Formats: sequence, C-alpha cells, structure tokens
Amino acid sequence: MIQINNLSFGYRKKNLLFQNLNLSLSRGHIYGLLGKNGAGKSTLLKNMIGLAYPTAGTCTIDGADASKRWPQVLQNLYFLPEEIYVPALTTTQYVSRTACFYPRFSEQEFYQYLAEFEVPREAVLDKLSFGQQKKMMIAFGLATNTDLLVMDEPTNGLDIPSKVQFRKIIASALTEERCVIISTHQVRDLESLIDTLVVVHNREIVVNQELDQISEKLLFTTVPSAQDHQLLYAEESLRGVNVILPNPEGVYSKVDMELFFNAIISGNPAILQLLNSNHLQNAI
Ligand SMILES: Nc1ncnc2c1ncn2[C@@H]1O[C@H](COP(=O)(O)OP(=O)(O)OP(=O)(O)O)[C@@H](O)[C@H]1O
Repeated sequence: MIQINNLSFGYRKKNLLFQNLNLSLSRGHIYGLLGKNGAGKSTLLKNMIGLAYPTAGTCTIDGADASKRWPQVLQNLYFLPEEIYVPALTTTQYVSRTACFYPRFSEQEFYQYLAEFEVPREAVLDKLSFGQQKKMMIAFGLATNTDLLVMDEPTNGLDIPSKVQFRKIIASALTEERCVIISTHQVRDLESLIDTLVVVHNREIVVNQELDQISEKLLFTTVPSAQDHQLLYAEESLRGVNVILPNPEGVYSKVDMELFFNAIISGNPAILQLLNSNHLQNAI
C-alpha cells in the first residue's frame, strides 16, 4: 500500500535526516514504527502521507504520489498526529462537520468506540482532558474506515486501562484491506498488537520484519546466568538474565519487543545479520 523508494529527507538540505530509504508496507498488517526520541518517526510518517515532501525519492500510496495529496487518496487515509487540536464543538457537531471528508465513515461505530473508551458522548471537545481528546480522535479515525490508518504516538496521554482498550479496539478493527501504522517510543504499548516491526535508527530503517520472522531467527528467553550462552544481547532482570540467542533450531519464543529494540539500538551487528539472512524479500 505504501511504497517508499530511495527517500532522502532533511528539514535543511545540508542536514539530511534520511538518505536513500526504501520501505514497503502492505494491507492486512499492523506495523509498529519504533525509534528513539528524535529518530525521525514523525518525519517519516509525514513523508508517507504527504505532509512533508521528500528531498529526493518518492513515497506513494497505492501508486499515487503522496505529496500530491489527491482528494481520492486523502479520503482513504486518516492521520492522527502526536499533537492534536480539537475545536470547541460537541462530538456530534464535530462529526457533522468533518465526517463528510470520509465516505466510509460510520457514525454507529464512532459512538460505539467512544462508549468503549468511556468518553462522554455530548461533551464539548476542548473541555475534555487530553487523554479523552486523544481517545475521541482515535475513535473518529477508526470510524472513518479508511484503508490507511496512521497514528503518531497514539498512546501518549492514555492511562493504563485506556492503553489496554486501545490495543483491543485497534486489533479488532484490522481487516485484510486495512494498513495500520503506529509509531511509538514506548515499545510496551504495542505489545500483543502489532504483527510487524519497523525500526528507525541512525537515519536508516534497520528492521522491517514480521514478529514471526524475528522469532524464527532469534530465541528470547531468561537464563539464570549469562555464561555458557552464545549471547546476542542480555539484560539483567529480577528473574534472571533476559537474553536473545541465535535460533538455529527455529524454536518458538515470544518476541520481547523491548529487549529486541534495546538490542537493535545497542548496535550489535550480529543481530541484524542474523535477521536479514535468507530474508531477501525484506532487504532494506
Ligand atoms: N519542523 C521541523 N523543523 C526542523 N527540524 C525538525 C522539525 N520537526 C522535527 N525536526 C527534527 O527532526 C528530528 C526528528 O524529529 P521527529 O519528530 O521526526 O522524531 P521522532 O522520532 O518522532 O521523535 P519523538 O519520539 O521524540 O516524537 C529531530 O532532531 C527534530 O528536532
């Protein structure tokens, strides 16, 4: 659905944030875009949806150049920015003024999501708390039923029950037609939600792999001591040492996303080499 070819981008021409990025994102997936603060997640999302223009290269949505912002592309894409602005309108007034931009908007679904998020239905939006405003916008975004749903740090400002609710609602809203992209620097917020990890680090996309592919290559486990293991990465914990090991036997283990993310940004090239071996389809 989204195709990025040889993308270079910089807010200043002499200081490029990305150089020659290539990335392909498909329908039927929930992507987690991870990176440290300032890694460029928001900037990459803005390039994808045509809010920032590549210095070189292209970003297309279903073959259409995102930077052209064609109405037929925009009506099928919903973007939730990190910083949201809500007007002094009730939810009903907001829906009556903005839902018309999204032909597949479902009012019934919107109110259902609002109820699940426990956001009062007749409230004036700018009088809601920040977390409630964010939940209202997430509910609206889901109810647009656009094929492309892009959310920048959507869980910022949500309390713990709302984060759980968020994961549940997003997971239930995925269809084969939909492509959902969620950026965060809070890896745990996407636990049990995403199926594919994209990691931006040092101006590059260093990982773009499904969790299943990652667990085929790497073994996530906890051992009493880090000795006698062919470690790729280790972190002490109260229960022992959480480790990532090579997985030549293909033993199943659940990907510990936080451990994985820490391992990637720690810079051990062996992990990336293992991940990218025999995965030419995901070559970056
Ligand atoms: N409008 C702008 N003009 C100039 N520089 C910018 C602008 N927006 C972002 N930057 C810079 O680009 C870099 C990447 O910022 P970006 O917001 O894309 O990162 P991020 O990964 O989303 O960070 P965070 O996790 O903190 O939200 C940062 O160094 C930031 O200062």
